[in-house]
Amino acid sequence: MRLTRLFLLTTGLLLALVSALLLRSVWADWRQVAAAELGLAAMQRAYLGMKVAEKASAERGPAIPVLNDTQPADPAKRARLQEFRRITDASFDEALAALGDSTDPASLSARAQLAQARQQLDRARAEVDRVAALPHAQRSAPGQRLTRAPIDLMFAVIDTVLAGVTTQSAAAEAIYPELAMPLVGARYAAELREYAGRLGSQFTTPLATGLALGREEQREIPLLTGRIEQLRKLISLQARASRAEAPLQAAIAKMEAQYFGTDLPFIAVLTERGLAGNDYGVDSASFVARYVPPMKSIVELRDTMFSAARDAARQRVADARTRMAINAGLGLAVLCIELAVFLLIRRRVLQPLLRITRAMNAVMEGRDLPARALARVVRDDEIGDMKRAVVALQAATQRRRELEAEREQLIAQLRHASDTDFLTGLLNRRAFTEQAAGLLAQARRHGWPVALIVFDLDHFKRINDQHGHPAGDAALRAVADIARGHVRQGELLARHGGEEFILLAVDCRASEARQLAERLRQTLADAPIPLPDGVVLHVTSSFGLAWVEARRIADLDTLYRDADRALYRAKAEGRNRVCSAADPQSLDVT
Ligand SMILES: Nc1nc2c(ncn2[C@@H]2O[C@H](COP(=O)(O)OP(=O)(O)OP(=O)(O)O)[C@@H](O)[C@H]2O)c(=O)[nH]1
Repeated sequence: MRLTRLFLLTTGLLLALVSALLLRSVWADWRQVAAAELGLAAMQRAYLGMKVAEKASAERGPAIPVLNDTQPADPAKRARLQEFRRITDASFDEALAALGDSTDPASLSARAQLAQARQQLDRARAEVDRVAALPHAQRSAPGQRLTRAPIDLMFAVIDTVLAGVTTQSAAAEAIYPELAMPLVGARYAAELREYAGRLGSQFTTPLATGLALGREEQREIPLLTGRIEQLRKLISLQARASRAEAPLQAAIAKMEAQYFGTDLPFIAVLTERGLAGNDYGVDSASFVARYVPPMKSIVELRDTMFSAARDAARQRVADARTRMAINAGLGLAVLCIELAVFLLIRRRVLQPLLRITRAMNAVMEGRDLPARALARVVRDDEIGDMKRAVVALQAATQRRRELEAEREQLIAQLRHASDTDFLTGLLNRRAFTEQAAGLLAQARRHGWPVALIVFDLDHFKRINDQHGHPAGDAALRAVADIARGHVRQGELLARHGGEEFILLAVDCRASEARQLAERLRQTLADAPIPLPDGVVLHVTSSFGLAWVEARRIADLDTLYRDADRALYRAKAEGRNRVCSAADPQSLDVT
C-alpha cells in the first residue's frame, strides 16, 4: 500500500475513533444533564402540587364561615371566600402550566390527578354554594350537619392533589435517591399541614354554631391527632437519619415549638371542653386567629426541606453541565490536536518525502528537477538532509552528464579528425577504406552496380615548383571543394593521397559513372583556381574509372587496381581525360 494511502487511512480511522469516543462521552454526559433536569423539573412540579394542596386547604377556612353564616348573608365573608378561591385557581393553573406538554409517565399521571382534583374542587365549591344558599335554620338544625358534607368534599380534593405530589416526588426521588429525605420530608410536612388544617376544621363549625362536638368530630379528632403525631415522628426520623443540617433542624425545632408546643395543647383543651359541653371559651374567629399562625411553621419546614432538595438538585444539574462542557472541551481539544499533528506530519514529513521521491525519480531518469526541489533547503532535520542529498545527487548527475557529453563530443571530434584529411576536409584514405567496405557490402545486398573513380591532378609538381607548396595546398583545397559539389548522397569522396582523389558511387549505371567522371573532369579543367599570390591557375586532371555489376563486386582493392590502371592509361594517353577499366559491356558510354 502506498504510504500516502496508508497515512490517510490511519488518519481517518483515528479521527473516526476519537470522534466516536467524544460523541459517546458527550452523549452520556448529555443524558445525565437531561436526567438531572428532568428530576429537578419533577421536584418543582411536586412543590407546585404542595402549594396547590396548601391553597386548596386554606380555602376551607373562609368556606366554613360562609356555610355557617346567618341571614342576611355577610357579603364580606363571601368576598373573602372568592378571594381564596381565586388564589387556589391560580395555584392550580400554575401547577398545570408547569406540567406543560410533558409526556413522561409521571407528568401524565400528575396531570390526570390535578385535573381530577380540580373537578372535585368544582363539585365541593358547588356544594358549598348550594348549602350556603339554604335557609340558616335548615343548615343549623341539630342533627342535620349539612355544613360538614361540603368540607368533607374539600378534604377529598387535597387527598387527590397530594397523590399527584407523591407521583412527582417519586419521579424526582428515582433520579435523586440521595435527596429522598428532604423530598419525602417535604411531602410529609405538606400532609401534616393538611391534617393540621383538618383538625382545626373540626372545631370551626362547633365554635361557629355554639354546639358541642358531634359524633363525626369525636371520631375524626383522635384519628387526625394520631395521624399528625405519626407524621411528626416520620419527619423527625427522616431528619435524624439524614443528619439534617442546621436550617432544617431550626425549622423542625420551630414547628415543635409553635405547632406542637402551642396548637396541639390548645386543641386538647378545646376537645376536652367540646366533649364536656359547648363552652369552648373562644369564638370561631379567635380560634382561627390563634390556631392558624403557628401552622405556618409546618409550611416553613416544608419549604426548608424542599429548598434543600431543590438546591442540591440544581447543583447536580450544574455539575452535570460543567462535566459535559469539560469533557466536550477536552474531547474537542484532543480532536484538534490530533488533526493538527496529522496535518503537521503530512506537511512536514509526507509531502516533502513525496517531493523528494519524485525528485529522485527525476534524477534517476535524467529529467530536470522541479523548481521546488532545487529551492534553497532551510530545514535542519532529516528531511532537510534528504533534500540536500537529492540536490547534491542531482548536481553530481548533472556534472556526470556534462562530462559524458564532453567526452562524446571529444570522441566525435577525434573520430572526425582521424577520418578527415586535414588539408581538404575530405575523408582520408583510412576512413574511405573503412566506409567503402560497408558501402560495397550494401551494394552487394541490394544488387547495385558500383563505380570507382580515381583522379589525379596533372603536372602538379610544377605548381609546387613554380608557385610554392602553399599554392599547391590551395590548389588541392580548390579541387576538393569542386569535387565535393559533384558528390551525391550515399557517395564517398576522399583524398587518396598526395594529389590523388577517389570517388565511390553505388547504384550507378556505367554510363552515369562515365558521365560523372567526365563532368567532374570538365568542371575541374574549366575552373579558375586563384592562388594566394594572386595568380589564377587552370589545372587539369586525369581520371581512371572502374565499374562493376553487383554480382561481380569483389573487394575495394581489386576495384582500385582497375581504376588505377585506367588512370595510368589516361596519363599515358595525354592526361586531362577519363579512361575506363577494360569492361566493354558495362562501360559502353553513349
Ligand atoms: N603542395 C603539395 N604538394 C604535394 C602534396 N602531396 C604531394 N605533393 C606533390 O605532388 C607532386 C606529385 O608529383 P608527381 O608524382 O611527379 O606527379 P605530377 O607532377 O602531378 O605529374 P603527373 O602525375 O604525371 O601528371 C610531388 O611534387 C609532391 O611533392 C601536398 O600535400 N601538397
